[in-house]
Order: sequence, then C-alpha cells, then structure tokens
Amino acid sequence: MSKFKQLYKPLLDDAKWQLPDHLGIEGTEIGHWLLEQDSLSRRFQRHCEVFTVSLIEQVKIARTALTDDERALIGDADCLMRKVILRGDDEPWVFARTLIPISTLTGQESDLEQLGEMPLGFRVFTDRSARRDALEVADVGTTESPLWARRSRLWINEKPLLVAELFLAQAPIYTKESQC
Ligand SMILES: C=C(O[C@@H]1C=C(C(=O)O)C=C[C@H]1O)C(=O)O
Repeated sequence: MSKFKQLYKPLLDDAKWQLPDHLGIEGTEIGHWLLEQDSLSRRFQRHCEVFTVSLIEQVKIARTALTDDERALIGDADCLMRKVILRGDDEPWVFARTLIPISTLTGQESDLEQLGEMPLGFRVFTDRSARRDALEVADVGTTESPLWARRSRLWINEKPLLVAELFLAQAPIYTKESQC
C-alpha cells in the first residue's frame, strides 16, 4: 500500500467535518484557501512552475462502503473512488479522495473514469455547469501543527461527486506569502 494512502487516508477517514463558520477561518490566510470555490488545481498552478497529479488508486466501491454522511451528500450509490497526490514542483501538497457515483459517469461525464493524471478540477471546471457546495473543513493535525482538510460536493451537469482534500505540511496554504 502507498505510504501516502497509509499515512493520510486514516486522517481523512477520521476527520470531524464542520461548517467553516464554526471555525472562524473566514478572512484568514488559511480560510482563503480552504474556502476556494473555483478549481484548487488552477490555483495551485499559479503557485509553482510544475503542477502534477499522481494517481494512487482508482477503484469501484459498493454503496455499502459509503459513510452515512457521504450517502447523504451523493446518494446511496456505487461509486468510482479516485485517490491522488497533487504536487507543486515535485512537493506533495494535497492528498485527495474523490467519490464519483457511477450514475455521474454517464453521458458527457463518462470520460471522468479515464482522467488518469489529468487534474479532476481541470476537467470539471471547464464545464459551465460546474459548481461547488456543501463545503466543510476539519483540523486533523495537532495543537502544535495543524493539518487542514476540506470536503465539498461538486456538481457537473447536475450530477454530484464528493471531493475530500488533505492539505499536507508543504502546501502553500500554510505559508504567509501565499495569497493570490
Ligand atoms: C476538484 C478539483 O480537483 C483537484 C484534483 C483532484 C484529482 O485530480 O483527483 C482531486 C481533488 C482536487 O484537489 C479542483 O481542482 O478543485
């Protein structure tokens, strides 16, 4: 099993998701990143020379593997699960886990199954129908060193997918000069 999966999957699995208002991050540096409504990939691209995505795992999972809150967000559906590492100039910045209901992988969206190492956001946010909602955040780190995660639902042509992102220690969201 990939070290990223071993290290970071449990942190996302155990995240206690909260509404951003409950954490007072609005208007903070961290908040500017965690509340990003447009493509995170596009924003990361502006912070490095080379932005890449490594596919760690892509597998179909049964609806029974979903948690109750995932089911409430994207329906009681078998899903394609995609796990990736986003990197800026070869530094790991985000571990992301996306659940795409099989019913979303239809019509124009059938290509989402063949993304490979193309950033999901590049594909989704080129569609005029794309929107993000149900954004929640969690601090999965320690008091000494916070480690932030967010989860949000994306819609493309009114079909949902659920994206959870863990911002790793080297991510630009933790450095002061990272606003743009
Ligand atoms: C949804 C986006 O796509 C990003 C890229 C992902 C991927 O390639 O699997 C997953 C989550 C995001 O960090 C985005 O750019 O906002």
